[in-house]
Parts: sequence; structure tokens; C-alpha cells
Amino acid sequence: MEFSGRKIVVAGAGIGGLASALALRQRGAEVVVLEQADAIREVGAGLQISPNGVAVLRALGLERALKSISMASKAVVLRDFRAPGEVLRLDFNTQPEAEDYRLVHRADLVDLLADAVRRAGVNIRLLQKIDSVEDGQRAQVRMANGAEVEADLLVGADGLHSTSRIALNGADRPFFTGQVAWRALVPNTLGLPSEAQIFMGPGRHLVCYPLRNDTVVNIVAVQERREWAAEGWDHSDDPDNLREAFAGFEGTPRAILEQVIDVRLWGLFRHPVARRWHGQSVAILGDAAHPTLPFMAQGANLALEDAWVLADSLSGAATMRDGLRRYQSRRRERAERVIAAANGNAWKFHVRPAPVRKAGHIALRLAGALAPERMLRRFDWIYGHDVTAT
Ligand SMILES: Cc1cc2nc3c(=O)[nH]c(=O)nc-3n(C[C@H](O)[C@H](O)[C@H](O)COP(=O)(O)OP(=O)(O)OC[C@H]3O[C@@H](n4cnc5c(N)ncnc54)[C@H](O)[C@@H]3O)c2cc1C
Repeated sequence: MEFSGRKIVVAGAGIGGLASALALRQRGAEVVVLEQADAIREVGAGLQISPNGVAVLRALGLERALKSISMASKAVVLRDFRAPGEVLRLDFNTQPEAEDYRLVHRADLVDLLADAVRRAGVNIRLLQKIDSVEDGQRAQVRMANGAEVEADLLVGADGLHSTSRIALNGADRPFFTGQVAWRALVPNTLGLPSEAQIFMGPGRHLVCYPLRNDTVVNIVAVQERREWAAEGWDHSDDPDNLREAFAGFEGTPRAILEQVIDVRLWGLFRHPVARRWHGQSVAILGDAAHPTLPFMAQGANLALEDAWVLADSLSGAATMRDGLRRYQSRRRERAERVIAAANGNAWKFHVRPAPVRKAGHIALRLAGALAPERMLRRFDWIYGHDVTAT
């Protein structure tokens, strides 16, 4: 498909939207990004970007910049919430792409992408809330301020509560998953090493890893809960609520939680993977198409993959329709499989009762001790997947 002269509107300046804008612009399309917020701003929280996400950033010409704002993650370590010692250690140093497991502050990655998008000549228009999208020969976009915009293609990268998704799939609302997550940053006074540590307890788990040259520690603390009673999807919370929820966690997790001063509580909401990812002139990607629980650390990585595959599928196609079809067929099954793996981790991390958990941990220890590389290879289809090579 010829890109020059095509007007493409990207809805949302998150990781997926910015990567998509850059990938399409690099192929010659005229792109504009519409973002509802008044600034490019991200929550103060960390992200794990795995080799599959790094491959896309490399193909976009951003590898060096990424490495300058992120740290290599050496391993993922599973621990029991009470006992000292490791249940399982997956060491990335044994992998050929060891340097491509990265720990990064979300705001730093979004700033890097926004800067690259602007330098490529794309206008990011802020305070542009999209109210509705209509799919047809051309996409019709109605803004909350009453303005209307037309485009050859509308890329809906507008996140979990996507308006673009509604144009293709009807108004299916996201549902509460029965889990909440506190997110906070604390100073790395304990000198935690550059690895992701997961402390597993009954009905809850705590993930911590350092960021920004080991100076701060990112915390994600997940707990099962019957309902989400608050309005909206996240709000600031009293750090004592977090400490109370994780009472019984000893040693390092307790020392980390003691330091929390500011914390936000998120309800974890989800949609099933969208049935339709495109129409005639509308396509969706990232959380708009397939929000996932964060237990494989893959939501942003999948959004990066989508962004690349959408641009690649369009550029190799005879018509836009063919390109959009190809995009969906290259992405849907993979997203479903990764999301199923993340759902499975929720169960593994939170297992009760105690004897079952103990038996599970012994099995994990044995598997890790006997064949740690094999365990990592089991996940290679997720982390080692390179959409830019196909
Ligand atoms: C606790 C937690 C930890 C996580 N950890 C990881 C991790 O380690 N690794 C990983 O890969 N993923 C992780 N994720 C998932 C990841 O954050 C998301 O999957 C990813 O941010 C999705 O990117 P996106 O661009 O699709 O959507 P978003 O980041 O949600 O961006 C959507 C953008 O669209 C804008 N927007 C929305 N509606 C409109 C509208 N109507 N008009 C205009 N603009 C609009 C929004 O303001 C926003 O800027 C985690 C998620 C959670 C909750």
C-alpha cells in the first residue's frame, strides 16, 4: 500500500499509539496523534520491557536511546512471602539476548517515544478527547469539543477504556478481575539488585525491581478482592492499607513496604480480546484490542509488537483492507496465548491452601534446579518473539 498522501489519525499518546505513529511515519504516512490529556504524562511506575519489545524499539531506531534510559534486568526471582531464599531463579545471563531484558520508568519511555515522534514530523495534539468514532470508507472522528476529523485510517490506541474499540465491537464494558494493584516508588536504600523479585503469598503477591540506575525501587502489590467500589479506575491510597494487606510478609518485602509514602491503588480491569481489530478505516491496538493482567509483564510489549505489525502489514499489502486483515491475522492468536499465560500466573502466584502452595514451590524449586535454561526456553515464545524478523 502506498503511504504517501494518506492521512492517518492515531488516537492516544501511550506506548502503543506513539510507537504506531512513528512506525507509520517512517513509512511515509501523514500522521497526527490526538491525546485527551493536557500533557504527555505517565504514572510514576516501572515497566519490564523484554526482548520482543526491545526488537521493535530497535527496528524503530531507538535501541541506543532506550538503553540510555533503562537498566538490564539480570533475572526473575520467585520467593515465598515468609521464607528467606529463592523458590526459583530464571537467570537472563544464560540467554543470548541477556541485555534485552530492560527495566524502565514508564514516563522515561513515553518521553523518549514522544520526542522521536515529534522529531519525525508528527504533530501530537493534546486536550483532544475523542467522543466517538465511525468506521466507513473514511474514518469519522467526533471530538468532545464538537470538532470533527476525517482520516483514511484511524488507529485506536486509546487504552483499556477505548472509544475506538466501540466503533468495531459495540459497547462491551471492561470488567473488574477481582484483583487490585498498589503501585509505588521508594528509594533503593536496601540496595536491591537489578532483577525482578516476586514474593508470592496466599491471594496476593508483591513485585519489586530497581529503576533509574538502581536509585529507586518500583513496587506492584497485587491483592485479590471481591469488588471495586471506588469511582474511576485508580486513586491515591493510604500506605497503611497496603501494609495491612501485606501483613505477614517478612524480611525484604516488609522493609520495602515500610518505606512507602505515596501510593496509588488500581482496580485491575479487563476485556476479552476484541473480536474485530479492524473495519474499513479503523484499526485498534494495545490495550484497546487486548488488555491483559500484568502478570507476564507483556501489555506494553504487545502494544509495541502490534504497532510494528500494523505498519508492516499495511506496507506489504495491495490495499488497506488487505493490510488490515493481515494485521489481525498476525496478531490475534498470539495476544490470546500471552494473555492466557498471564492469567495462569495469577493462580500460581496466589495459590492456597498452604500445603498446596508448599508442594507447588517444591516442584518449582526442583524444576529450576534441574533445568533452569529449559524453564526459560519455555517462555521463549513470549519473550524471544521478534515481529520485525518475520
Ligand atoms: C500494575 C501494572 C503493571 C504493568 N507492568 C507492565 C510491564 O512490566 N510490562 C509491560 O509490557 N506491560 C505492563 N503493564 C501493562 C501496560 O501498562 C499496558 O498494557 C500498556 O500501557 C498499554 O499501552 P497502550 O498504549 O495500549 O494504552 P495506554 O498506555 O493506556 O494509552 C492510552 C492513551 O490513550 C489516551 N486516551 C484514552 N481515551 C482517549 C480518548 N477518548 N481520546 C483521546 N485519547 C484517549 C490515554 O490518555 C492514554 O494516553 C502493566 C499494567 C499494570 C496495570
